[in-house]
Amino acid sequence: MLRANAISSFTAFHQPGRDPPAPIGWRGAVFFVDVVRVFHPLAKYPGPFLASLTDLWQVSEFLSLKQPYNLTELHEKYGQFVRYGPDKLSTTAEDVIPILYQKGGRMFPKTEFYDAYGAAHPNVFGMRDEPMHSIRRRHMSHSFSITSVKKMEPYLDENITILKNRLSRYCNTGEAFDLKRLFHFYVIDVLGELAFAQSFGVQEADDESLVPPVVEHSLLAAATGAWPSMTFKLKRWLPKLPVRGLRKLFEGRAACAKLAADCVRRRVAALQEGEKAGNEHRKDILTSLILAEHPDTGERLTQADLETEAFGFIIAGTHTTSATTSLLFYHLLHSPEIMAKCVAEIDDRLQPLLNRPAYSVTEVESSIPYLRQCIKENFRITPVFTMPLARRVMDPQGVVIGGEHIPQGTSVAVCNHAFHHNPAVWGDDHNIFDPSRWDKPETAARSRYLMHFGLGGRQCIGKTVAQTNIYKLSSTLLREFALELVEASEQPVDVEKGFFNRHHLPELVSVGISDLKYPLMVRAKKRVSS
Ligand code: HEM
Repeated sequence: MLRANAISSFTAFHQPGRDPPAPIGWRGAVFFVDVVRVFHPLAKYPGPFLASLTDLWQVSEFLSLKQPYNLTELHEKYGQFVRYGPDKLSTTAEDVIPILYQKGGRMFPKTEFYDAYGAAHPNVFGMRDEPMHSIRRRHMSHSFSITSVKKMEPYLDENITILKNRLSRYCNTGEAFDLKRLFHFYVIDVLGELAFAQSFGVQEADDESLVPPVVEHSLLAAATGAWPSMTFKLKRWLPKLPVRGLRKLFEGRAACAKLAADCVRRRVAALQEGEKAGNEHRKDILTSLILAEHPDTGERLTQADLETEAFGFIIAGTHTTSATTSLLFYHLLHSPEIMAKCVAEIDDRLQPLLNRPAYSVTEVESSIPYLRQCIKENFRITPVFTMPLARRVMDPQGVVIGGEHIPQGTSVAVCNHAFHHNPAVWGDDHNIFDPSRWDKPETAARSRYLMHFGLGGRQCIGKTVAQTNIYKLSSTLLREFALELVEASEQPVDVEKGFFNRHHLPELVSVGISDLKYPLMVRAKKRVSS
């Protein structure tokens, strides 16, 4: 009887993505805890006690900047399912990938978590309406294709030249410098070139204040999205609170939105002027979007659509790529024998650059498999897109994943960091940066389950842009410069644990996107050209 009452009360208040209403009085509180802990359809799944009661647990996890790493530890403790919110399950079961992501679609749409990511209204990243999403995605896909990216390579090369000049100056002075900062500046300028036909000029100015405050927006979005029933209220009310930290996050978001709006205005005006003058326009990603037409109606995107997509490019395309590149170099610098093998491969298989600014993506793709394997291993061991990629189970029958029946309405997610560190999938040496693991046929076969760019219809549209950047940058820099870590004593932090030891993961922080916690201090020498 008690159980029947409890279940009917549960179903009355439980709606996907909503926190239950506050119970009244201690009896109500005890009853509520009983319902959630014992009779809830997800009651059998282990996880932190507070997480089973409220989404606030997940909010605090994001604010700790350790969400993906803590979740990975919870999976180590509890196994392949962890209940991380009242209606939220995280899983590291291998068969979740084809079911939820590769086939996914309407039966497993994105959850309300993503509502927090758009500016004024959803962009392609945050859209939960699958038919709308697929139209928007078709609008965009050509400008992100390898053909388009290859046409834009000269703009990447210009920016690689600026980076190389900077490195050459450090070679001459022997000064130590933060490689992570240089990569960050480079990636921002390149995104400006590719997406908006104009560099943001951060490298030349060497000015941190020109960096779009993407991290602030990402943290705000992750923390407010984690509490879906409150996301819109929080968006409205939090900016009014006189809390400095909060203000900074909202100001960061506003600055990114303003930057996106300015880019759109400037590009639309340039196109109109160009049309009047009969000039050819430069084919950047935003321009393709401005000119794209709805496949059925022929309509073009509105100013607001363009601004929200431009905002998405700045958010999704900068921190992700620069953090990935820094992590790649972190691993290579901490594994000198692997770095040496990459350099030998480049020297052996690629022509000297002579006066060319950088290798082309075609050369890197076809000629240097070992470096590509290192890049893949970096994506596995330290994927940067680490927020839970949450999908709602829509089928009234529920779904079976990892041998467990998961009921309709549940939010199921893979957190890339946790999934890429599941020993059952990747072996007990999952914490070791070992590119040679991809030589083993059974590991190579698992490539298709690597989640660093997501998979299926919602996978990263900027994947080719990001990879092109990473391929060109790593091959060119390793050809021309010998990089080494500065002595531990010169590092800005106490690095006694594992700094020079590849058996430990680096210290990471996450705002939904992971990054090295500390600067990557190195010295560079010019390599004698061969
Ligand atoms: C190393 C760099 C990058 C990584 C690791 C990365 C990772 C990801 C991941 C995992 C997703 C799927 C998210 C989900 O399922 O919820 C995604 C989606 C997306 N990414 Fe990236 N990304 C990177 C670079 C870029 C770049 C350079 C751009 C654009 C300039 C970009 C734009 C997008 C967009 C628009 C989506 C949403 C796609 C959709 O839902 O259709 N990303 N990215």
